[in-house]
Amino acid sequence: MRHRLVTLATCNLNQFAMDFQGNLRRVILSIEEAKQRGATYRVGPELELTGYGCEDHFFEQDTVEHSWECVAELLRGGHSQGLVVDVGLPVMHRGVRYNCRVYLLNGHILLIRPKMALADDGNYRESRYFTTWKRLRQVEAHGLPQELQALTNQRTCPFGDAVLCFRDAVLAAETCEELFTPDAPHIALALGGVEVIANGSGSHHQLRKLHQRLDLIRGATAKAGGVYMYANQRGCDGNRLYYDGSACIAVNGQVVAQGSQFGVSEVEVVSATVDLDEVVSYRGAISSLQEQASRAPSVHNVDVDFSLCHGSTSVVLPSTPIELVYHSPEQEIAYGPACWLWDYLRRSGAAGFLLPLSGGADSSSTAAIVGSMCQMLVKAVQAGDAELEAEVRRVGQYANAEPIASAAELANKLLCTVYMGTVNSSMDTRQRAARLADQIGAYHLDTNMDSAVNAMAALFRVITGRQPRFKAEGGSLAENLALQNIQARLRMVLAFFLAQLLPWVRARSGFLLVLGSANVDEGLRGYLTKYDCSSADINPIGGISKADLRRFLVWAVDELGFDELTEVHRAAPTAELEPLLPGQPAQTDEQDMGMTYEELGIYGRLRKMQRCGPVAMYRHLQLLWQHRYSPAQIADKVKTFFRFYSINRHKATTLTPAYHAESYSPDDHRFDHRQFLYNVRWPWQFAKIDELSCPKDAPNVR
Ligand SMILES: Nc1ncnc2c1ncn2[C@@H]1O[C@H](COP(=O)(O)OP(=O)(O)OC[C@H]2O[C@@H]([n+]3cccc(C(=O)O)c3)[C@H](O)[C@@H]2O)[C@@H](O)[C@H]1O
Ligand SMILES: Nc1ncnc2c1ncn2[C@@H]1O[C@H](COP(=O)(O)OP(=O)(O)OP(=O)(O)O)[C@@H](O)[C@H]1O
Ligand SMILES: NC(=O)CC[C@H](N)C(=O)O
Repeated sequence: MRHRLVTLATCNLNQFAMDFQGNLRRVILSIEEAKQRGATYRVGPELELTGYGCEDHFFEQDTVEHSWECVAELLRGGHSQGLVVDVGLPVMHRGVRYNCRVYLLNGHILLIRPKMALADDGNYRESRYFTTWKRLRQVEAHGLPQELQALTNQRTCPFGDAVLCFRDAVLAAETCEELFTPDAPHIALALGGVEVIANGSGSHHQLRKLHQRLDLIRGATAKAGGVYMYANQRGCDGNRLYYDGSACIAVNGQVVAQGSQFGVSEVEVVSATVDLDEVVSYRGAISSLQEQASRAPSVHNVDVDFSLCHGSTSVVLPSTPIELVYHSPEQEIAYGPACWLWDYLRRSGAAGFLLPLSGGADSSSTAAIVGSMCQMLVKAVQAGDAELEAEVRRVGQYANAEPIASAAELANKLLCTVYMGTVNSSMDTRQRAARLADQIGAYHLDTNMDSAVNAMAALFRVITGRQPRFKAEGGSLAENLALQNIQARLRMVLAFFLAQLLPWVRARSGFLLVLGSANVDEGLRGYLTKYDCSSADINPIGGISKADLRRFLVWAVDELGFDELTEVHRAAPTAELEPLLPGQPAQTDEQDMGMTYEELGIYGRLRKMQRCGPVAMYRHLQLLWQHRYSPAQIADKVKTFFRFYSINRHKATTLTPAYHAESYSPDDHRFDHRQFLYNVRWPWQFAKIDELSCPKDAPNVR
């Protein structure tokens, strides 16, 4: 007897929230490609017809209705002929909204399978819009919308926790978060004899996260055997998140096909031919599995009179295990934010980016990421992606016969950088900015803005009759800060002014998006001027730590070919807002902040990922730093961090929307929900730290 060989297809789709037309088009493209590859089953990402990130649009009945209209188009267009289409959309069943998989075949709706565990951690709010299906192994009849009834000749279809039992294979769903739960459905499904489990996901990128996802997939099928298919969105669907694709197919613990994590093409189909008898054989060799399977409750079958497997005359061969591809964090920084920027740019209607480039590590990293974006685009266009080429031509305003020749030329069209110096700026930073812009190909402006700063100071004198002075000139701390902040804030005003008018100056049309470049640590510590250049339209590095950015700079010298980043990396981070006095060291960030960037990373992780208040953080650090600092020093450090964090938490309410990349992001809008007015003395907590660091009966060593 021949083995049961089946060709299966999954995909990465670049969906866009509420773009039903575009989403449907991409779903259809993936179906067509799956068919071309000989697949009989195709799974797509979670909520692919609406886009995953519709958020409160899910409350609108229109959203559900439009999704059904798209399903009708799939049926009407014959897309489910000869191929099981597993598509994600919201469905209202008996007055309750569920996040569902809908299975189509030969013009019929086979089953609607609702999600049974919702994602609510971190960035996710699924239970705000959806309810879990709680009736294990039960189905009900779902009354189909009129239009679908007419199209399918069905009045109802099964709705609930069921599996599809084909003539020659058993297949079921496990949707995104369900894979991450301790009591994941794949165990019961495998014990119930399901051979193929397909996971349509909407899962976002975070640095160093892919291992977790792939470990879970491999672990699931290594333990219980089976085929696991993973589909995901890829791209920015209108929010801070970047969904990072990585569609894959695993068999009995080994991955046989893996799609890319980052990319600028809209549709990527990943397929494999697998031998289902290998699943039976694998399971048959694990006696404890057999024992548990024999007493597991039966799954609810929906019988389908269709063969998924190739016929006996077919000559296809099964796919073999592959080496998994993981990117380094430096590569993740180069590619993830770059793809996010591209999606944002082309979908925003803007003509490019304007970046205030100081020659420091943060704005230089941001410039390098835009350079990386241009390199990725040109590479994909040169590889023959015609659809992308049309999009690049549109956004870059290429003339008809003009070739898309190089990344640097594209950067010249899409990126304007501007150095906005004052008397406090050094020649070093000015030259670094100019050289880096040149290497990337950006259109660069080098300017001084003392006249604007002096005009504000003069206006202040007219209003108050007083003349503030820098500390170095004998001024108070308040004067010193105000004089720094006015330079920083005027940069923001000038940046937006230039962003609006530079296309006009260059005889191009449209406006530019202002890029911000404050990193995650500065956001956490509040080491930024509220409404200066940290206030921009979007920020590709706002979720990335200084330590990771510095590693990225080193990597990018060779990998992106921007030599000047060596000099950027070598220089100590400095704001250059205070006058340089002979014989005095220049202002440096770490001195100004009263803590190092490395320490900030540690505080950030303890506060958010380990859920530490001040006392718990002190306890952790006492262990971590026991050979480095005395208890009293550690107590001081913890108190300093919490004091500045709470003084500046209000700044998190105005942080520029940034690419989410780091699990300790302080983003107040979607990720890290906390008050923004604190008692910054933390009297109760700090007193406890004092007790721990300097117990009453111990000699006072402070
Ligand atoms: N609880 C609260 N709720 C809401 N708003 C509150 C507030 N407390 C103060 N504020 C507001 O915030 C203001 C204070 O914040 P802000 O104006 O940012 O000023 P501030 O935080 O005092 O100073 C800016 C800090 O950023 C540093 N920095 C370093 C490097 C570069 C740059 C740069 O920008 O290039 C800046 C600079 O050295 C300084 O430490 C107050 O004047 C008030 O308007
Ligand atoms: N001289 C300058 N010219 C243009 N933009 C500047 C200049 N100085 C600061 N900026 C902008 O203001 C932002 C905040 O300035 P800050 O001095 O805090 O730099 P930073 O956060 O350390 O970043 P960087 O490492 O890019 O200097 C910078 O990221 C940059 O976009
Ligand atoms: N949409 C989901 O269910 C996503 C949740 C899941 N924890 C993830 O990050 O992939």
